[in-house]
Amino acid sequence: MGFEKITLEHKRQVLEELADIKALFASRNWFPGTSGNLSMRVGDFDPEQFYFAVTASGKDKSLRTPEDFLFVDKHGKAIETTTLKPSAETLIHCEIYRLTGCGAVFHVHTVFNNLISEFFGADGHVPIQGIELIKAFNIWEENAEIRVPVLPNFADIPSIAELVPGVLDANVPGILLRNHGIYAWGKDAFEAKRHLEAFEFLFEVMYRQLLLKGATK
Ligand SMILES: CSCCC(=O)C(=O)COP(=O)(O)O
Ligand SMILES: [Zn+2]
Repeated sequence: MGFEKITLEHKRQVLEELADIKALFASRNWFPGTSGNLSMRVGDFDPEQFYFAVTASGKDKSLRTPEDFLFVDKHGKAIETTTLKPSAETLIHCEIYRLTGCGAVFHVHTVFNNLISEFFGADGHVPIQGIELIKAFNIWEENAEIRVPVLPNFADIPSIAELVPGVLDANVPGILLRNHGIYAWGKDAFEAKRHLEAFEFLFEVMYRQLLLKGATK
């Protein structure tokens, strides 16, 4: 489906939903120093042709303005005339959409995701086992273990994007960038938000467990 065939009503709904999520995450201090970026797909998914709304680069994400988002194509290029620049990390969103067909991708920098990504960074993944909230990823097996991939934080975003296919796990809807932040996704914004919140909870639990393990009884 071409971009022009997607109804204005649908595009407006997507922008409104993204703006509400952006405000909520900002209230949690999940966008310190203009960091982070959010996107939501519009229209049907076809790996050959898809479109999404993404946050404009470098904006204060705690504000709500008419210049917060723009629409881009599967290459991350703006599809309407605009002075806005898509997020510097749009190519990572493109890869996640292309590989998963998901409906929304959220990226935030938090203290816990940074600390955990560095602690396990050399291993290439964060192992998480036996914590109830793993069920938020629709994994119901007892004592389940997931491994959240950690990619190096290259300054060159295309170099990070090209590593995504090699680490993406269909059962784990998230990828960490070392000392940077997390990308989490889902079939729609509701699911992407649930996944992101679960990852952040799990990272905080792991961080605190690591401290407790170092404590003496
Ligand atoms: C000031 S944070 C550095 C860039 C970054 O990691 C980020 O998430 C925000 O970049 P954007 O271009 O999306 O504003
Ligand atoms: Zn970032």
